[in-house]
Amino acid sequence: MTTRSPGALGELLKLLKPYWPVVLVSTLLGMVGGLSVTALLATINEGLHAEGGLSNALVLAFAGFCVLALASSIMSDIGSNFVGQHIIARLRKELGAKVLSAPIQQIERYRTHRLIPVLTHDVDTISDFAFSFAPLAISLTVTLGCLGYLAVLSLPMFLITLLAIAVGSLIQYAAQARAFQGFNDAREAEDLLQKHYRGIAEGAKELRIHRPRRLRMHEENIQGTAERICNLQIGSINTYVIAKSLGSMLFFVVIAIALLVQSFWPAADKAVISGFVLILLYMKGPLEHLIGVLPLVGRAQVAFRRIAELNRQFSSPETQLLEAGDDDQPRNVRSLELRDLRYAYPPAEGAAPFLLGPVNLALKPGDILFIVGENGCGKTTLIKLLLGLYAPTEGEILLDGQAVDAASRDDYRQLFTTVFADYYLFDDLIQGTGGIPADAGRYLERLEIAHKVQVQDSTFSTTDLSTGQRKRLALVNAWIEERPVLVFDEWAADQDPTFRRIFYTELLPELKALGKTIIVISHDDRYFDVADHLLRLEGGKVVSEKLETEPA
Ligand SMILES: Nc1ncnc2c1ncn2[C@@H]1O[C@H](COP(=O)(O)OP(=O)(O)OP(=O)(O)O)[C@@H](O)[C@H]1O
Repeated sequence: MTTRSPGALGELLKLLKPYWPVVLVSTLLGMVGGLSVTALLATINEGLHAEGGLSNALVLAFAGFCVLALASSIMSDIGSNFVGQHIIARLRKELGAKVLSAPIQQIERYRTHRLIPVLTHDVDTISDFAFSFAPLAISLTVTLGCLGYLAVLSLPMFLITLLAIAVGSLIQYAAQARAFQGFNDAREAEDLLQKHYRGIAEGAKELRIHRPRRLRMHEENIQGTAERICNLQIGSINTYVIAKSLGSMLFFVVIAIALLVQSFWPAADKAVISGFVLILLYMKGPLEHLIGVLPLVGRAQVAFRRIAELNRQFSSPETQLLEAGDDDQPRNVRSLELRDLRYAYPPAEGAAPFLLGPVNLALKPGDILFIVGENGCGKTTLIKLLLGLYAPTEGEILLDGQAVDAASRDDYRQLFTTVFADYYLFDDLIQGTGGIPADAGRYLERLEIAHKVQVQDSTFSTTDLSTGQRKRLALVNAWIEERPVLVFDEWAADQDPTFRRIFYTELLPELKALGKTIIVISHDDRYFDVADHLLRLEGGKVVSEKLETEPA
């Protein structure tokens, strides 16, 4: 997707808007600091050529400008640090909120390896850019102040300097355009590198036992991508370096012109020529600082573009997700009904989109529903719909006879406890209210992990467990949450045969007896008879739906 690249400065100004009083004061102070330094130089030049040595007034002016330059630049730096830190915090909070409230489909489409660099790398780049704002203002003011003083000293020489600056700016502009593409390509390669980093962290075991893949990962993926980023960055930065050196040379050309003027027209005022050279040499620093920031502007532009793209991709947040509700109060479900429910994934290139449905189903408390079928038939998609993670393309879900809509969807989700096949076990298993109840120990006993995990100070003593044990702990958590509907996506797949039997023939009936509605994705056809409803999917279509099933 090609989009207009947002201007880094425009985007930064948008970020700076809420802090404009501080920005204004620190920029003004920075300018005062810059002008004081220029005035200081003028005073020095005057002192150098003053007849009869330094006057008291000159010494006082010198001291005054020193104090003013020092105080105003300290205050300006403090202000810009305050603003810079707040901008970064705000950016982090906003991006975090964006991801937290983005619809699941959008998160799934964006992919983690692209998300993390935006949240870390791009925010850091903008942070660097934000911190350079006040120093930029100072350099700009010093440069402008120096130019003003040059104009006062000698108009023709000022015009020659201006011409040199114009030529230098043109060179910089051309460099900026050329380097931007390099920064952009390097940033794309950063995403790829992030993907490979995830591969070496999460696939460490697989890589250990597969030499060709490991070597390919090492040589092509990690080294190759790191090398590519390195070359792209070097290419881009070199463009700036060459442009900057050419710009520096222009200064000396102008100084040479000034000296030539001095030698061809010796009558020229010495104070003018020395002041001119002094100012020009001093101005070189701030002007080069301005030019030196250009690569950062280029990188910030790329970072702003990435953040803008993330904002565009996550453009329809479920805003109510970050609002506190009166939840955590387990409520009862009298009926849960799926009516002509359909879902279509967005079409992918070269493949027909997967279509699920229509699905019709009615559940009541104490019902056990098994969703079964071959791999890829749509079981997980169906539970994502049932859990309110996806909004149906057609049809509706009725809770106690009321249709679940966008406004009520998040409240609806709070009725469920889920253990997904690819579940994420948070360290703080119980969120918010009151920690783990004291009687959780009996669930740990029941799930035969009490010898490994205890409840200490309302938390579990450890989550360093085997895969099957971690799933049992997730089940304890689900039990404790006391929500009315439990969803297990192939929960028993990692359990040993004995415990698998216990899960189907003892735990599920116990939960059922407590009035829980239980939805289980399962391939364990030996235990299908436990289900009250058995819904079989084939290629997204319901091919059989049995009530009070007989053993398969
Ligand atoms: N994010 C997605 N975007 C597009 N298509 C998807 C996405 N996720 C799944 N699909 C498609 O939807 C179909 C059903 O996937 P789903 O995960 O629901 O199957 P499943 O029955 O749970 O499979 P398994 O038993 O292997 O877990 C798959 O064929 C897959 O191609």
